[in-house]
Amino acid sequence: MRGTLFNIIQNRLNSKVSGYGDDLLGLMIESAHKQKGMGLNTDEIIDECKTFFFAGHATTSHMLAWTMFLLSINRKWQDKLREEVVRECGTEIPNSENISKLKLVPMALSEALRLYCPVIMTMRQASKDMNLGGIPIPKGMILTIPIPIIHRKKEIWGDNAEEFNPQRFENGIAKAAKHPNALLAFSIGPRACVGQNFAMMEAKIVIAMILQRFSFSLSPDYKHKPDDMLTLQPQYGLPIVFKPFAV
Ligand code: HEM
Repeated sequence: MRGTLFNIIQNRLNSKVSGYGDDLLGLMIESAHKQKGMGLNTDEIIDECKTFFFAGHATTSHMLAWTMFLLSINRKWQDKLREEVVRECGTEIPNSENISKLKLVPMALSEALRLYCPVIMTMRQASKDMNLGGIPIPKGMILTIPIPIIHRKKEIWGDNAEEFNPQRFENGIAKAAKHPNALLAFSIGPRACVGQNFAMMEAKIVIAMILQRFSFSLSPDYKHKPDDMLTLQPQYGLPIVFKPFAV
């Protein structure tokens, strides 16, 4: 991977076209070039590319997989979402204007992130001695935040915490639970996921385009075994039966 990224960077540096490209890599190379030795060096740029690749790829694809799983077993919601997509986007490839009109699709994605969060834990280290809800935390202690447990707590989400109910997000994420920061899929604070808006946009487009074209259900071969392999994924895959959908 390092070799591939190195070659891409060299090609950008040697390119005769003005600028280094209008993507994140181009911006990093340009910034390094402008700062003349004070910015990121090539190895650091390669590391940033790897971080973005690993942080952004499996997470989003597993969010999509779990959303497909949940919509396959909740046909009423699948139909509702399709109705919304066809109403707002027709049968065309969604664009930036009509995709922003979708309300139920992002609600369903948030609910999928709640029930099957691809990242199952995040960690924080105490920078000083502190007290957390009556528990003394010494400086340097590492706290592990168990996201799936928080995401299914009845005290926070109500008695139907185990159910797939996108409706709980109808007034926004902050009002979906008894605590405004209860959805921790992208974490919160200064180190929260930088790719979250991109991931949600990508997922909205993919789900909308699938709903426009197919109705789908879970294959009888499916075995439910969510497994944490860096990200939460269906251990035996997700066989789905697709049927072409004509509007
Ligand atoms: C459903 C999709 C995604 C989920 C659930 C997710 C979740 C997370 C979480 C929980 C963190 C840790 C934040 C913390 O510890 O406070 C994180 C960090 C990060 N994410 Fe995402 N992410 C997703 C998609 C993406 C995408 C698409 C990108 C990039 C295009 C991305 C780039 C990053 C980066 C660069 C970090 C910071 C890593 C670091 O600070 O070392 N993520 N993400």
